[in-house]
Order: sequence, then structure tokens, then C-alpha cells
Amino acid sequence: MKEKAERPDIFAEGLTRIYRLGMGEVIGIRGIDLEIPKGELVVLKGDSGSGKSTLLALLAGLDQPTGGRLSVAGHDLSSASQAQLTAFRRQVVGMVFQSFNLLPTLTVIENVCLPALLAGKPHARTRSEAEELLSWLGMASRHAHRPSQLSGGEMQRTAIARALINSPEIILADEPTGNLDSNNGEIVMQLLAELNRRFRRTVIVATHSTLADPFATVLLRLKDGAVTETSWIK
Ligand SMILES: Nc1ncnc2c1ncn2[C@@H]1O[C@H](COP(=O)(O)OP(=O)(O)OP(=O)(O)O)[C@@H](O)[C@H]1O
Repeated sequence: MKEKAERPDIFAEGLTRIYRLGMGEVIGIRGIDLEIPKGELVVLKGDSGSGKSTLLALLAGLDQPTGGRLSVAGHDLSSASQAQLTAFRRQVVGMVFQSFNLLPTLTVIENVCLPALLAGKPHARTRSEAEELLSWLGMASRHAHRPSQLSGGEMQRTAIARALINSPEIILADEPTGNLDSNNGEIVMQLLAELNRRFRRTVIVATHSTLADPFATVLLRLKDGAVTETSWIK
């Protein structure tokens, strides 16, 4: 077990999300306890329906628990108001999805700048930070392209730049390599690992793929909404 000198970046106690459907209910996750220190790269595994996306949505402040406590980067999400959750999503977490979720009518650089402009950051500074991020991601020559003019790997690198534009403390990725060939999937995982190691960001990747495994510092396995394995790797 690792020394946990710092306050955990992610703290969950009895974390539960039950979906109510008509008269019935479906358990998304049930009674999860978690303590993840800052700077880990967590790979979240589990069969389809085991609760990975549900847990990520809670960590991202996209959804709220129906039971238990959750604190992410010092923000108590169990009792947050909608306005607090919106601010949390803009400032504290960056999200990367399997389907990229880029806006098709905007160019690459406009997609990257959008979350910063929505958060009220000045235009010129946002633009130069977006250019810097896109250069780091090998996308310097693609600023003016629209998503339909990009390869899958380029779309995901644009989505990573967009996730980073507000300097989030935590990066959450739901099947980030799911729509990519193994070469591009490897590149995306290497970028997420570099963010983790060089910039000490906490990164959580939910995936069925084994591409993420070599980069994991923590492996969490879910089954039927509960954690069945927590392995600290380095
Ligand atoms: N909005 C919802 N309404 C009702 N039930 C839901 C909802 N979202 C998820 N569930 C249920 O919660 C459980 C966990 O789903 P979740 O999407 O978190 O699994 P997952 O591990 O991400 O699966 P996959 O690997 O297929 O993406 C499943 O039984 C699912 O049917």
C-alpha cells in the first residue's frame, strides 16, 4: 500500500448511484469507498455494465450520487448545487470521451478555445494557450481544420487539448482509445501518461482495452457496481 501523505484527490465513502426507472431501480454503483492520492494514473476496468461510466460521471460532476460522500480535488460533490457543479466541470476536471464530442462547425482551435471562453478567460491568452497545447500534441498544422477533416487520432488529440485548456487538476477519460486503431490508441495513452508524469495530473481512464495497462499506477476493477480489486502498481 502507498503512503498517503497528501489529502486524497478523490475521496469516496459509501458512494452510490441508483437509477430509478418507473417502479423499478437499477444499481449503477453501490457503496464504493475510494482514496486516490494526487498524481495517480488510475485504470478503471470491468465488464460492460459494471459501473465505470457511472463512476466517471460522478467524478466529473456530470451526475450526483444518490447516497454516500464524494469529494474531488477538495470539492464536496455530494452536496454541491447545480451552479457549483457547473463551475467544477469548467475549472477542475477535463473530460475525454470515446466519441471525441467535437463541435463539427468549429475549427480545431475554436473547439479547443471554447471551454476557456465559456469560463470567461480573455480571448488572446486563450488562443496562445490553445496554440501551445496543439503544438505539444503534434497538431500545429491542423488549427483551421474542421473535425470532419481530421483522422480519429487527430480528433482525439484535439479533444485532449480541449480538455486541458482550463488547466484541470484531474483528467477523466471514458474509453479514450475505443474508436482508434492500436497505433493511435497507444499515442493517446502516451499523452495521458505524460500529463500524469510530467505535469502530475491525476488521470482516470475507464477502458476495456489493454493499451492503458502499462501506464497504470492504480488498477481498479468494478463488478456489479462494486470495487472488487484495487492494485497499486508503482
Ligand atoms: N441513465 C441510466 N438509467 C438507468 N440505468 C442506467 C443509466 N446509466 C447506466 N445505467 C445502468 O447502470 C449500470 C452501470 O452502467 P455503466 O454505463 O456505468 O457501465 P459501464 O461499466 O460503463 O459499461 P460499458 O463498459 O458497457 O460502458 C448498468 O446496469 C446500466 O444499465
